[in-house]
Amino acid sequence: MAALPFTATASDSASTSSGETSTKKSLSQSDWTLNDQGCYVKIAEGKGRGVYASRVIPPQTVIEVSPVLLFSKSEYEDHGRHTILDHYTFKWRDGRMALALGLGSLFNHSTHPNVIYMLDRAHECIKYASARTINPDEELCIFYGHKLWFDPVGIVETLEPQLSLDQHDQPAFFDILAIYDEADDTELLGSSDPNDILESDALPFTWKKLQVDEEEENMDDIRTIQAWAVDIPDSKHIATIWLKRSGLESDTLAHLKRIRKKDSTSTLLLSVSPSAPLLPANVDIGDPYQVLVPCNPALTQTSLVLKNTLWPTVYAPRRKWEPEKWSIAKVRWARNAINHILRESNQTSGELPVIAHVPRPFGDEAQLPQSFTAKDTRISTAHPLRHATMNVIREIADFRASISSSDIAADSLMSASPPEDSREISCTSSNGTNYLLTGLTLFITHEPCIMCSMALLHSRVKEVFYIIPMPQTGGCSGSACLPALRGVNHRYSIAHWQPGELGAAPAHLDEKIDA
Ligand SMILES: C[S@@+](CC[C@H](N)C(=O)[O-])C[C@H]1O[C@@H](n2cnc3c(N)ncnc32)[C@H](O)[C@@H]1O
Repeated sequence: MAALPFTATASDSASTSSGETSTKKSLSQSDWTLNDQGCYVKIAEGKGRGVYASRVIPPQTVIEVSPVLLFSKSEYEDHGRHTILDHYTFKWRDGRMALALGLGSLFNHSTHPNVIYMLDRAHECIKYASARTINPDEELCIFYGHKLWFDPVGIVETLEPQLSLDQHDQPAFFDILAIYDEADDTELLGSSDPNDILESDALPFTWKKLQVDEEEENMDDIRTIQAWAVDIPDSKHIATIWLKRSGLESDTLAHLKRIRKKDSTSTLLLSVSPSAPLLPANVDIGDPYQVLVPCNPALTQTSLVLKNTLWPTVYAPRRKWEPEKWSIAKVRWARNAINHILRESNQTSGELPVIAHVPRPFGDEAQLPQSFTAKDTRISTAHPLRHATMNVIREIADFRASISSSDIAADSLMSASPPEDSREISCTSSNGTNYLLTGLTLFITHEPCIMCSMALLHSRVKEVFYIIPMPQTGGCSGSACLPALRGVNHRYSIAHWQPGELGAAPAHLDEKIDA
C-alpha cells in the first residue's frame, strides 16, 4: 500500500464506487504507471477511478492479467453481497463469485469497450486485452452487460431500443463477456485429444430436430422437378470429355445417376436450366427434352423403387442434413466463431446488434479462402433488407464474383467450344460449388428471420448456429422452420448454442424484430 500514491480507506472506496470523487490524494495523471503496459489510474469524471493508457497500446495486446479471489456461493450470499464487493464481483462460471485483483476491478463500463477480457479458469485469473488501438490518456473500458446498477456516464447510447433484459441473468454483477481459452475448453470438454468425438450431450449446442416427413413412399408423395435430358444413340458420345462435364448443376441433380439406359437407348441428364441447354454442333445427337425427375435421393428401399421408375436415383438412407459427429477440435473451431460474433455484436454502434459470420470450413479450409463477417445495416442504410445474414451472403457472392472470369468461363455449363483438354476440366466447379454457401456454416447471434432462412436455403448453407432464439420471427424453428418445409429442395442443420455456455449473451432484440 505504501507504494501507491493514494490512500484508499473503506469510506473512500464506498464513495468511488458510486461515482464520486473523494480520494485523499491526487489520482490525476502522473508519471507513474501500474503495470507493464503503462496503465495508470485516475479519476474518471462521474465514475470514480478508471484505468488509463499512458502510451499507444496496439490491438490485441494483453494489458493486464488479474488473479481472482473466489467466494463460494453461500459465503457471497451471506456476506459479500451486502458489502461494497457487490459493485466489483461477478459470476464465475461454476456459481462462485470472483473479485479481480490488480487493475482488473477498476475498468469502468462502456457500451463501446476498447478492452475485452477472457476468463482463465485453469489459472484462476482474467486476462484483459485491447480490442483496438488505444491512444495515450484514453480510458480503458470493458462492457459490463446490459443490466447496470448505476447511471452510466460517458456512454453514447446508440439506437438500442431493441435491447431487453435477459430475465435469467442476475442483476448487479458484471455480465461477463466470456471468451474462453483453450485451457477452459479442455476443462469443459473433459479431454485434451482434439480428435476425440464428443457425445451429443457434451456439445455446447443442441441440434434442432427437423420435423420432416420425407419418406416419399407413395408415388403421389414423390417430389419432382423438370430436368433437361438428351437421348444418345451412340454410346461413344458419352465418353467424350464434353458430355462428361455437361449437366453440372450438380447440387440439384447430384442425387440422380447421370445416365438412364432403357432398351437400347441411353439418356443423359443435362440440367434444370429454364431454357434448353445448347448442345455442341459437332456431336450427332438429338434435341434435348424435359423429363420429370425426383427432387431428393431415396431414403428407403420402397422410395428407391418408386423413384427409379422416374429416373435412376441414389439411395442415401442417412439424411443429408443430419448433423455429423463433432470432435473437440471442431467444437473449438465453432467456439472461436461464436466468440467472434459475440465480440463483434458488442461493436455494432447505431445498428441492431446482429452479427453473421461464415468461417472457413473446419478441415476443408481450401473451400473458402477467407472467412466473412457482416453486421446488420438496416438502420444506417435505411434499407429494410440489409439483415446481417443477407449482408454476409452478399459479401460472399461479391467475393465469388470477383474470382477470375476465366474460372467462371470454365465453369459455364454449355460453353460454345467445349474444352477437349482434361487439364481445363480440372478447374471446373466441383459438386455443388455453383451455390454460394455449399458446405459452409453460418454462425449468427440471433436466429435468422424467415427471409434470411430462405436465403440460406437458396444458398445451400450446410448448417446454421444461432445464440438467441427469435420465437416470433425466426425462420429456423422460431415461428417457422424453413429447411423443414415440404417442397424445399435443400435442407440444412440448425443448432442452438446453449446460453449457459456463455458468460453473457449478445444484446437481445425485441422478439418482433426480424433478425
Ligand atoms: C468495478 S467498479 C469500477 C471502478 C470504480 N470506478 C472505482 O472507482 O472503484 C464499478 C463501479 O464503477 C462505477 N462505474 C463504472 N463504469 C461507469 C460508468 N460508465 N458511468 C458511471 N459509473 C461507472 C460504478 O459506480 C460501478 O459501481
